[in-house]
Amino acid sequence: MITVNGLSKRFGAFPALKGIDLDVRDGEFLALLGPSGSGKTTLLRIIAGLEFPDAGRVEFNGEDVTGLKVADRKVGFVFQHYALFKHMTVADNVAFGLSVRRRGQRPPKAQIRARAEELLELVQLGGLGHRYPAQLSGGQRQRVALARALAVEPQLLLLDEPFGALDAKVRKDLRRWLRQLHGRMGLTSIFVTHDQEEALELADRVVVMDRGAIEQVGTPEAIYMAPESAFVSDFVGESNSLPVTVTGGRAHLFDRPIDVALNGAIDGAARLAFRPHDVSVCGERVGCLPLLVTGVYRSGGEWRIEGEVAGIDRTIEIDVSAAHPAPDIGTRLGVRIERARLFQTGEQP
Ligand SMILES: Nc1ncnc2c1ncn2[C@@H]1O[C@H](COP(=O)(O)OP(=O)(O)OP(=O)(O)O)[C@@H](O)[C@H]1O
Repeated sequence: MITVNGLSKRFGAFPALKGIDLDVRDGEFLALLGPSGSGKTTLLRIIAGLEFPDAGRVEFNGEDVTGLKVADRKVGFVFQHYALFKHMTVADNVAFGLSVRRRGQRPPKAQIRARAEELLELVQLGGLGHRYPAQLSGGQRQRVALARALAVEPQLLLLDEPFGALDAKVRKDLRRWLRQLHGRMGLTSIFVTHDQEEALELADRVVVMDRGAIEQVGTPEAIYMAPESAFVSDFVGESNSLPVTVTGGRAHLFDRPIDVALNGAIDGAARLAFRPHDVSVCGERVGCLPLLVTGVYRSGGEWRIEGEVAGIDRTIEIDVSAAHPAPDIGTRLGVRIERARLFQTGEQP
């Protein structure tokens, strides 16, 4: 539905976007995920028509919209800070987009009122149309903002950290509800977040961005289970990282060979990345990584163990079942890395 090609944008000398290519499918819920300053909002604003690129193009259904202004793109927006009009009732806020349409395109007043009431029902705020924004909770206000965005029947819904200002519980409820609404209404939605949990839970596909470029696009499973770069591996989910050397087609952690798929890495320095739960405890046998326990924490049904890898000055975190007694601080454990990924760092050995 949306095609973005070779999009670049500078602010002064600063390259905020560097040649972005992206396809968004019809009906898709897409997350733009990345650290602060990675260019997520800039990309969203260019897709919306609130900002214009220096190079590249944006197409909606095959039509070039790169030069079109926001009003001509049929997009709905929801931003982090509820930009509701304080002096207007909730119903008037929802009706706003329709009531400011040019004469000729503007529905009759009664129809606008009915549509606002219908949308308030949809976001589960039926009967609250007469209130003012100040008389609502944060979560309710954000739902009003959504109803307002949907009032103009957008072909595309754009959300910029829509739940950023809400507390964790409300945030979770609201995003599940949004996911259902998205499906029910057959919307295509793009949302910006720096919260990986939110992106992984909500999106059909996640676009991971770093410094103005796309690092990886994929399903949440692919992003989490098969990160394609050290950046994605570090940014999404918890990850340990150990310096290794690849020689003769095998990875070595200080002289010991370790069994791990090479991922295309050639001889030289590399980083071994693995999740805390991708290890097993294996005693003192050969092939096990010696770990000195420096901290033990309960995390759900597991022990999160923090330890120093003997021989190198590195701390890692591993999860072991709380069915076993917790190891004491100062004891030594053997650890086998069951699943890991290797990323070439480009340095020579
Ligand atoms: N209007 C502007 N003028 C100058 N620099 C800007 C402007 N808008 C954005 N930038 C810069 O471009 C970079 C990308 O900003 P952008 O808002 O797209 O990042 P982001 O990934 O959405 O970050 P955040 O999560 O903090 O919102 C940042 O370094 C920002 O300072």
